[in-house]
Amino acid sequence: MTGATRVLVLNSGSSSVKYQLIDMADGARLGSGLVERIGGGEVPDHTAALDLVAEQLAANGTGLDSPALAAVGHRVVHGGTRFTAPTLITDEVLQAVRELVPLAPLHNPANITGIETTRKLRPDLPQVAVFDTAFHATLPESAARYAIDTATADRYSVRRYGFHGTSHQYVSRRAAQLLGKSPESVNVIVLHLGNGASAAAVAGGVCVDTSMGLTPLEGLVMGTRSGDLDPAVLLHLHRVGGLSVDEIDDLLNRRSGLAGLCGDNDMREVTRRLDQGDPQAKLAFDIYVHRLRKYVGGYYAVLGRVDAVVFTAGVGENAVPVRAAAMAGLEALGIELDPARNSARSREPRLVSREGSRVAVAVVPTDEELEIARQTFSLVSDLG
Ligand SMILES: Nc1ncnc2c1ncn2[C@@H]1O[C@H](COP(=O)(O)OP(=O)(O)O)[C@@H](O)[C@H]1O
Ligand SMILES: CC(=O)OP(=O)(O)O
Ligand SMILES: [Mg+2]
Repeated sequence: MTGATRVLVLNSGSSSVKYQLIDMADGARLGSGLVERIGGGEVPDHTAALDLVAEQLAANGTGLDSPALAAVGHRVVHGGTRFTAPTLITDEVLQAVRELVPLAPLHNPANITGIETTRKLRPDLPQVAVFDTAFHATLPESAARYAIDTATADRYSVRRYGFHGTSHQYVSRRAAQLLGKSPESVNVIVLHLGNGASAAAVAGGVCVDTSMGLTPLEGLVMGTRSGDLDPAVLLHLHRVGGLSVDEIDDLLNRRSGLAGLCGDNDMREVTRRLDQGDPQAKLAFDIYVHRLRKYVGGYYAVLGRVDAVVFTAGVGENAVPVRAAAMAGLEALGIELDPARNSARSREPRLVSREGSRVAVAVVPTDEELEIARQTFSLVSDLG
């Protein structure tokens, strides 16, 4: 090591690129930014988004050419069965991430673009991949396996991998801290509701179930993704509707979810229309919340005892009506939301449940970038 202590983190999501430059010596955030609504008019794709990020960093005098930079940490969404820990990126690792593209078509390509762009600018700099799937490697077989023929499943590596793991890990620990308890002593349900959305059941710091599966398509209703449906829907669309496999893929990943139901993938827009009495937006909202509640109930049963339900990511942190509707009428489960606390705006981790609610309800802003920076710096420090 050269004594360099800064880590640049690139978090490419399906609709946004977030970045942070953190000095790990003192935790100082030296630069951060967000390019969102990728795929919209102004930012056509992730390459354009990364150009904007590089420009912003250079304008701040904290460009990639800085000798104080120790490493770049990348969020990589799919790590398959192979990657269950932060990994130094080599040609061979990059190739393996490329081979996983079919399992995360909206994400791994963006992550690869970030890695390649960085390499071009700083070929000497260590780059580390921190995988969304890693935190879910602890799922018991009963939760990880689908009930299909075992030999077929094994042959094609078909199982539940789960995603948003870095967020679920960070948020579940931070929630324990908010409750004044150790992560080992609490059971929490984390609801990561961004453009992509997933739920996780975390028992004593260990993930025991999660809603996304082989790919980030399963589970909750998302911005443009359907989440759960009868697998026979695909067969029906193919056999009776004549849709090709690629058309069905596009339908379920890009033209479903909130966007498919009401034409808007952004919850800000959906709730604005809801307030104006738009019936299409209302139905989309209701379907979104109904699915969410099914997972809360399901994970309650999986965990047996729940200490907290924790909301995070763009929708979870900001959408007051989503939290209100998701937690409504659950008093019998010991879940009591406090309407005033729920409506109060804050960027801090906070409780939004009533004093005395048996199960706490919390909002914990996720910080995937900090978690990725920690894991990245720890790995490059160990390399010496
Ligand atoms: N104030 C808000 N109210 C409701 N929803 C919001 C608000 N701010 C952001 N969002 C939602 O958060 C989503 C983005 O979440 P984020 O976690 O940043 O997404 P991702 O990482 O998946 O790109 C947006 O699509 C939008 O629906
Ligand atoms: C895995 C996933 O869905 O990520 P995002 O929410 O960033 O799209
Ligand atoms: Mg995200």
